[in-house]
Amino acid sequence: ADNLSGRTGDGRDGNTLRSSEDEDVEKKIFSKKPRMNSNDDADLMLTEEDVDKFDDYFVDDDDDEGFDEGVEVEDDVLDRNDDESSEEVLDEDDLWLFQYDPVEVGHVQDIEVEDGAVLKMKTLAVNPPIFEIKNFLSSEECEHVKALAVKKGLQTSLTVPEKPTLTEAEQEEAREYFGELDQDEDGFMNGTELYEAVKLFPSAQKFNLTTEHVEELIKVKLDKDGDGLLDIDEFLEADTPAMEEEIDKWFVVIGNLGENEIKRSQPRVSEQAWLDQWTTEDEVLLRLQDRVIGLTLLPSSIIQTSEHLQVVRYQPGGHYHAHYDSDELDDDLECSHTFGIEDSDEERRYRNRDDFTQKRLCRLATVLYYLNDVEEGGGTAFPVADNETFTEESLDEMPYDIYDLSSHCLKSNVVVPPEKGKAILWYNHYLDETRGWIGENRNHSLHGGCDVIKGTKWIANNWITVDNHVERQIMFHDKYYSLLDQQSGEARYTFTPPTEAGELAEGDGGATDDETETDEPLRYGDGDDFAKDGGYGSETEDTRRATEQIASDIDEKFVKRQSHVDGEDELHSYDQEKEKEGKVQNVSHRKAREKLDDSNKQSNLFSGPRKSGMEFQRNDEL
Ligand SMILES: O=C(O)CCC(=O)C(=O)O
Ligand SMILES: [Fe+2]
Repeated sequence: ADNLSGRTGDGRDGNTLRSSEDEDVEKKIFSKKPRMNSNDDADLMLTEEDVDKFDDYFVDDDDDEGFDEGVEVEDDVLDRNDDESSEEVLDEDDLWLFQYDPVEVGHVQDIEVEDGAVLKMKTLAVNPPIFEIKNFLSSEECEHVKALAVKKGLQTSLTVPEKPTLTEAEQEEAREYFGELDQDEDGFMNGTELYEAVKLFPSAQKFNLTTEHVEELIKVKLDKDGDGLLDIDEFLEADTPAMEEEIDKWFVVIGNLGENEIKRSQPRVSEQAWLDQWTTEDEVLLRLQDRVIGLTLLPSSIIQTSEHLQVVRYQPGGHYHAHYDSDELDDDLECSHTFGIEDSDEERRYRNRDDFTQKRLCRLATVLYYLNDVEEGGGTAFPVADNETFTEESLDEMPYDIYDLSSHCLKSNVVVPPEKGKAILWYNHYLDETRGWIGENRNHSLHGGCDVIKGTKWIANNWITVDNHVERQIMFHDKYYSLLDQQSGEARYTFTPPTEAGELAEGDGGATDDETETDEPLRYGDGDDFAKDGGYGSETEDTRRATEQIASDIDEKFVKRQSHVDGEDELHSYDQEKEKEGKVQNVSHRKAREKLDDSNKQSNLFSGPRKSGMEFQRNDEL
């Protein structure tokens, strides 16, 4: 249960790997928790920029009293939600939540993602409900999002130390030392140059430390700006006794490991960029947001105030060990996205926004997009999806480390192969049965990215944030919209679906038929074409078929779901109390339902047959 109770959400769980070999060594690696907001999700909700923007807004610096009025939440809203035990279901005119009924694995339902654009959504798992939507993005949109990320600059996942505690004199000394080590005097230190300094460490003398180890050290521990080199500021931060001690220990751990083990030992090996979805005027990003509203049937205010889009790139060996995207419900911790929302201006001023022990990730759902086809590997694994007997306790008795997706990817019950333009949606929480608001965590939503074996893998994460305190979520929306009104509100894109194919192109400045593929505007079919083509991804019928063929080949290879043979599988032999039945609650909200056609209504409202027992076998044979 250690691992689950230690859940700290996306990337912040240091305890993701417990392989039987080298257990001690690995423990040492993972016992190191990042000591500040050093993880890749440091800016998960509010980037520095956002915080500045919001601080300008939250903190009424200029004593302009009217400025904060948008923050006020009507009394009756607060009253209604004061009583936690209230049986009252949320008023549908305020906010509602919705989760699709997965019905059963393989079930397909139509979803209208934009007016006239209907896509197929297939159930991949019931617990948690995982849905696959092919061609959710067009090929051009995928390229566009990748390009935006490259332009923004992708950063590696970092573990950096506390702020330096050097005195002036010590800093001076450190600068001189930096000058000495920087042999080519280019102002940066590479692995070879830093090696001269760290070769004196006790650990370095004990192990046969190479410059590659030092390069790795720079990359994973010291290089904050992600350029692969150490500049003077980064050096100053590292040049503290505490950091030296940490580096020394780190060398002891990696001294005996090969390159692959080093990579495996990292919970996450990837690069990330965050794309602002709040104030962006990028048409693709905004349209994607609208499409997510159409997909999830959640209120637009929730989608629009959710986290920025996180674009992730994995190279061979890149992965993300199994983790939860959302943290355990805990009334003593605030949600990071609504952190400090109720504070007075004065309190807010002094709140430590970087202290993650005060916050938790509150992510109702994840929408993940695959932005390219991966040559080999790189599936998204759900090790315990639909595993009937899985409980927190059974984790301790697992015959292998289910978190370690570098070693055990294919033992996962569900592995979704990457496929350009495909989206998957899953729920990290149940909905609360009485109120229909965000409820308990779904322990089966454990997941991660398997090792990329060949090629590069690009994905993007759309995390949908919901505070379990409704009134805080409402306040957050109010602030967000007031902020937009104050700043770029009028510039915000409003979605108007084109009535005819090609209208968008013309309106956009006259694309002609003979333009090259790269210059073509985003394709947008009208309703009929769209359905025929199967979504946004279809340049031609042929490529679509080819892509589908490849996808189904990969499907066959990776996604194997077989009946469990009694007694053969240790994983299922524990006598566990039954994991909560799928407590997906469909708040039958008028607005949500209006979006669905009649046949969909049927399947979405729990009328479909619910399988009482999905049976599974570990995919050992793969
Ligand atoms: O790479 C994947 O397939 C999964 C990524 C993921 O789980 C995450 O970024 O939180
Ligand atoms: Fe994740």
